[in-house]
Amino acid sequence: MEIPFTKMHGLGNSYIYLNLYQFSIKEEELPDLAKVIADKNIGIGSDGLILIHPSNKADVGMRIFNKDGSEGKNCGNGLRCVAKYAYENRLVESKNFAIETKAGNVQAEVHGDRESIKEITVDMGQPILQRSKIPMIGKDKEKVVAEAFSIDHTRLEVTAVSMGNPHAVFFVDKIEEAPLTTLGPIIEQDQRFPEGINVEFVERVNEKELHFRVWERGSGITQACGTGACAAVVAAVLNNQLEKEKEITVHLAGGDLFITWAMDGRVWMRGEAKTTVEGVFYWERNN
Ligand SMILES: N[C@@H](CCC[C@H](N)C(=O)O)C(=O)O
Repeated sequence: MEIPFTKMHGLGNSYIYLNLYQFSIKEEELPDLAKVIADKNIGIGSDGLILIHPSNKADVGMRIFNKDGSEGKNCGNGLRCVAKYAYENRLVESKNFAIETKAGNVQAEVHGDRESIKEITVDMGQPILQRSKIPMIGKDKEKVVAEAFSIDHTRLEVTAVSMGNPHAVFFVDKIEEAPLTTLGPIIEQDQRFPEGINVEFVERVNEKELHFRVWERGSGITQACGTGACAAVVAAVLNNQLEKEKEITVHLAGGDLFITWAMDGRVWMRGEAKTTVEGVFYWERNN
């Protein structure tokens, strides 16, 4: 099967984007396709697969599959790329439009001309903080903030935030010493998180900046995670390290994102999206 694709990234968090306005793929084939397409040896190479599809709930729809074929409910970097693609390719006419995700609808705004979109702002909605809704096992109290968390003989403190997808945020003194490769995969699969978890290590630089590194559920280390950067800012406010309503620069491995947790409870994300490759993927199914 010949599958036309566009490869895009937000700060190095790259996905293969399929325009399902033009063709369709069978539902049961999607996890396998995501795994193959994301593999740099037998596919194209990316952090996963994103479908851009018609929606009857919003102006355009998005679904995201991680590198291991699992489906996520939300993707911040993906949302900015979908917004850029949808406006550039005239799937939408207005610069301000709604995108459907498995976690609900979000509102996106593209900045710049159709031919040269500079940045995209997304209203990421309100974070979910209740333990059972992260979900995280344990006695359900209102929030999981700086809760003692021992793992692999290491004592940490976790703050858990859902941005439609689950995040465990750990503050560290020096980002370069964060145990990303050692503890990231263990925490991702820890039984306290029944649906798995995206793992973020975060260093507060000052009242306006954070350093951030991520181990993503289903994809491992990536250069950036948009929902993770939002979760990091929310976690920092909950831990009295930052203030609401201030735009925070989050320094990720692949570049910067600008995040604000507004007084009304909504989280705003602003940042770039880039297109790098367009082509056709020749997919040989195994059956
Ligand atoms: N890279 C993303 C998040 C992708 C999904 C995540 N790995 C999950 O399974 O929840 C982002 O930019 O937010």
